[in-house]
Amino acid sequence: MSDVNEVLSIRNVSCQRGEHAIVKNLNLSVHAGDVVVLQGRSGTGKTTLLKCLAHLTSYEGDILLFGKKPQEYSVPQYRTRVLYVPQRVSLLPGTPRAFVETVCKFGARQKSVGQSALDRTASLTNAQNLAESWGIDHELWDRVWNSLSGGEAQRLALAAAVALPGCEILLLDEPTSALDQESSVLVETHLLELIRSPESGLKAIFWITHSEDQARRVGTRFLTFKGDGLIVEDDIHGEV
Ligand SMILES: Nc1ncnc2c1ncn2[C@@H]1O[C@H](COP(=O)(O)OP(=O)(O)OP(=O)(O)O)[C@@H](O)[C@H]1O
Repeated sequence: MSDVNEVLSIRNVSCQRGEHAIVKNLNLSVHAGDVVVLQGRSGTGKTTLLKCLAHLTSYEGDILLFGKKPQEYSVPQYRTRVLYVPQRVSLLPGTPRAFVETVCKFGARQKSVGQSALDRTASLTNAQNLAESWGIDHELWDRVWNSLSGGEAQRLALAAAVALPGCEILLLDEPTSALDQESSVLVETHLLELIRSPESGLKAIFWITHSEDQARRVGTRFLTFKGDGLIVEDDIHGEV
């Protein structure tokens, strides 16, 4: 029987690198409001799973957004709806402003997320205002990514992702690892407000963190990566 509240369905997903299983037979049903925290030792496959979810790397099995495969949306449009925010954004080409404009143009080809030039300007203004509330000056939007500090780049990338129209699932790879505690909490608070708001289009977040405290503050569900492709969902945080 189909689950009408299901946003993302992960069915028998496996991912292999050479002889090495990174993700083995993962099944997960994600619902609106879920903040799925991913934890586990370095190299156990957390980033790889996010890349599978964003259709950025090859995998076996099915990942369905509202019951449909990425190809049914077209992959570039799917990636604007299931948006991966990388850990090292400083490796991106160009400027944060150009990044927002490019992603908006992908969304423009999607009928349900029509994007006029006016909408694109509004998206950028929203992103700039949000980033400003996190302590980022407007002039940083025109600097190339690799000239920004790690914390500046993280806040710009997050503000851009959140302000983009059509983003339904955010895939966050250690999104506050370069931020001080005060900035981290500001970012967390905003993202949690957004996911709880009925007006927001954001339905679910996957959030990699190495901080136990952050996991407890933001998570509603908890996946622990054990190694060798084994991923376990804890019933309550810390209790498998
Ligand atoms: N393109 C690739 N080719 C070969 N091996 C890869 C590739 N990408 C990742 N791996 C390997 O897959 C394993 C999982 O990497 P991944 O980056 O997903 O781990 P992680 O849990 O996110 O680690 P960290 O916490 O250090 O960020 C690692 O052993 C990594 O070296």
